[in-house]
Amino acid sequence: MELSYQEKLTLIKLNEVKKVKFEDLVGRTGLDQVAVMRSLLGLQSRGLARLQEKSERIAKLTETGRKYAQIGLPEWRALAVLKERGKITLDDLRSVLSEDELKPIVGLLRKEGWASVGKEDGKLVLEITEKGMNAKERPIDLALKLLAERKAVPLSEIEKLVPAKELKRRKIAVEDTVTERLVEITPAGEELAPNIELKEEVSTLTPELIKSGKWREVEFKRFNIHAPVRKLHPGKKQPYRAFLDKLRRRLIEMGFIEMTVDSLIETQFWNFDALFQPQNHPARDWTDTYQLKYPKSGHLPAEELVARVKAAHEHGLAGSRGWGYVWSPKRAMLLMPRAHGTALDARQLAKGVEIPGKYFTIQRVFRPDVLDRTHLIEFNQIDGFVVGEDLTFRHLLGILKRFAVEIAGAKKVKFLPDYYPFTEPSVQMSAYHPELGWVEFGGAGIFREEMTKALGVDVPVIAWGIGIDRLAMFKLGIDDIRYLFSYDLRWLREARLVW
Ligand SMILES: N[C@@H](Cc1ccccc1)C(=O)O
Repeated sequence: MELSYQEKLTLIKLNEVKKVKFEDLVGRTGLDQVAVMRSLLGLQSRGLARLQEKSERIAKLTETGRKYAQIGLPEWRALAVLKERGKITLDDLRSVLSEDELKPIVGLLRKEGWASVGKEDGKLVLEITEKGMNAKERPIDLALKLLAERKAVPLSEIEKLVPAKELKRRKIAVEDTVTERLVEITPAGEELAPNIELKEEVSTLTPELIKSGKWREVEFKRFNIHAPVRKLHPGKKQPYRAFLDKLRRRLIEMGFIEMTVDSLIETQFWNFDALFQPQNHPARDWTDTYQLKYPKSGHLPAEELVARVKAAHEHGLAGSRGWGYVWSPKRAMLLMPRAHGTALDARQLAKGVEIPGKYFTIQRVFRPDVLDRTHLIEFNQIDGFVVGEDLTFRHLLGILKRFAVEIAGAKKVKFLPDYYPFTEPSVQMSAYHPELGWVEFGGAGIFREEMTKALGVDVPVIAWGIGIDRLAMFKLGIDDIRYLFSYDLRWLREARLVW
């Protein structure tokens, strides 16, 4: 039978006295009340001790009663004056009695037979009697003493002296109920107690304990990790922020290089043109975008690069015939809030990449849309690409599946053929959300050679763009995308930390 240190101690102390008041047992163990009570309940459930509660009616002194215990009952104080002077008027008692005590005093003295009452010159006169001269301690005096000595006296004991009603009437004492807890050892407890070995209990394993070998002798305090504790709300990262940070770390651990940029504003050149997306072409409508009102235009990159992109658009590259129109540098210079993270892929490819290499970026992007539980006009994308000699579409699908399953925790994923001006083939990805059904979370494909060659890269580049907010919904277990940016304190405090 596994007993805790406190239970053992309680049982040993109880065995010394067999039957004891709870409070006394607490004193004997030197533990606190709560610990002893917990131990007793434990011992009781194992049949080693019994805890009984007994309610009892008691009498206890009132404030007035306590005063009487100190300075004497009014009748005794009056008698003292009478004894001194033999004959007095009520006025003579004012020095020893309060106004309240004065009123009933004549009746009291007469009832005891300590004084006779008469009238002289129309005034009430009290004269001490024989009985008054030899006044002795009465039951009520004994009761008062008893009550003063002990805080609470069982009613049954007090009533042997004076009816409780009488004490109440004289405002000396009141009745109350107290619960007494009695503890008793059982025969099983008595049998076990002498065999208990009480080892010193420690809660911290120190270097000293290890070095001295004393750890062998001590008992380690056991902790109840299921015990309820107070809720704490320490400062912590906003749940979505925490999710993004962890995602970033994961990708870096996987060997991806992070692409960063300072501004949220992009030229159309990097958002569209560098991605071989034709100007003034229906294909540009694959997504709606915002435009910057002021300033309207930015700068184009190095002339040579612009010339290659222009050539790819106008008459093609790498065996392609291009889009066959006159490419406008003015249009390419227009500024816009970045509409997709893929713009950073283009920037990186133009800057130069390691081959083989893996790159990613987490970007805030902007697109006009109708807000609802799966759409925001301002959202986050995680874009990435892998560049290498022998990469194929299969590699791409493998990577994407890993993203959806490992990072988002989606159980079911599906790929559908799609169209993007900058990839061929292109694919769209959806994951199954228990409440929302199939949720599209991104696009991917192999960058077209018209794009990569113009930017100076000659090997295959597989790329993807994922609406990370939507994946976060899966991971954080929410069914409304707007909740990611909610101020709801309860959610902020209690949202599960992921990974
Ligand atoms: N940029 C595309 C996704 C994408 C990225 C890379 C390749 C193909 C598609 C989007 O925002 O929807």
